[in-house]
Amino acid sequence: MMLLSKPASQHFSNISTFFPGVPLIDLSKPDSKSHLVKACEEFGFFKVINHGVPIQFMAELESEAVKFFSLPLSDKQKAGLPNPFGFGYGNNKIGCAGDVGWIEYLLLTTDTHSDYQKFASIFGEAAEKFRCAVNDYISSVKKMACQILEMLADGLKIQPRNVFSKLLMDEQSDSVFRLNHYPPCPECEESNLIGFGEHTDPQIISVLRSNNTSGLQISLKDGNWISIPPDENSFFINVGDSLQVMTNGRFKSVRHRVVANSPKSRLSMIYFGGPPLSEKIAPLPSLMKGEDSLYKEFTWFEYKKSACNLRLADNRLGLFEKIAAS
Ligand SMILES: C=C1C[C@]23C[C@@]1(O)CC[C@H]2[C@@]12CC[C@H](O)[C@@](C)(C(=O)O1)[C@H]2[C@@H]3C(=O)O
Ligand SMILES: O=C(O)CCC(=O)C(=O)O
Ligand SMILES: [Fe+2]
Repeated sequence: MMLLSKPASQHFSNISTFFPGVPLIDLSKPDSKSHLVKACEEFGFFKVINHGVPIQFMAELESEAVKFFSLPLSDKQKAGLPNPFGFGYGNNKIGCAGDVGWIEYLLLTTDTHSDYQKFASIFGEAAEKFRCAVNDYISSVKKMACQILEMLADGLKIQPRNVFSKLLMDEQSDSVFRLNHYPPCPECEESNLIGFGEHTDPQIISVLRSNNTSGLQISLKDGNWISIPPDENSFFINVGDSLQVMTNGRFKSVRHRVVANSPKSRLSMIYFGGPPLSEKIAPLPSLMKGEDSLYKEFTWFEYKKSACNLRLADNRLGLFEKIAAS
């Protein structure tokens, strides 16, 4: 893999003095709704426990992912190159605007039936096992994502409570699933190697699970970066750009990145819950209380199309803000 050095503008030593810790939400507790709202307002990021996703689904998919990334490069490349609307295997390159990282990954749609032929060309007879592991995991994580979105609607006191979750449940929902592998790089421990450059996730909500290797960092409002201790039995939730818009900026999509200078390999699996391509993304009238929308109206397809020409770190919502960001 190509070695990437630290861009001059990134400072890895910044530590926030007033960081109280990542909000921890226990999904089994009825009083979690208000904590969820607070976490989405303050950080756009939190960790969930008692999530209801069977540990066995997490372990099985991890084992399938390890098998996939251990295949010879030529086999992995049978998946084809990834594109913003579909399946593919990527190595070093992220998106279509020239971003690079110390990473290899598999991008999947959440409709594993339509990708079946591609699984078969990579895995042969083992394709069905891989597909089942992906399916079990996605179904369970999607259920949890919908539960969180419904608790958020309750916490915001808006109705119907499926106002966000129905977008993920829609048959046409443009949700994505991703397996990321950050190979170990013992010799570059001091070099602050970028695994996945800083960005916000575009969708409504992202559900991230990784193995016990560190690397994930989030940016706080003061611009400082915080390292998130890994926890293979829990999930980390990111507010995405679409949820920021639907709440008229009340919830913040969190800027995050992965540094990969670890002697251990990092494996992450992320479900990105998105709306149908034709969906208009706009603040919910019930949340506006007389205030103006901060955003021009756009469809999810328009957002995705415009994002193709932008770099990972760019503010993709900037194009749709009524008052241009300074
Ligand atoms: C540069 C890009 C890669 C990305 C699509 C984008 O245009 C902007 C955001 C990137 C991101 C981040 C979250 C997910 O990992 C992802 C699949 C997504 O929907 O948006 C990636 C896209 C990608 O890797 O292609
Ligand atoms: O791999 C990770 O832990 C995070 C990756 C990420 O932010 C993404 O795939 O959008
Ligand atoms: Fe991300």
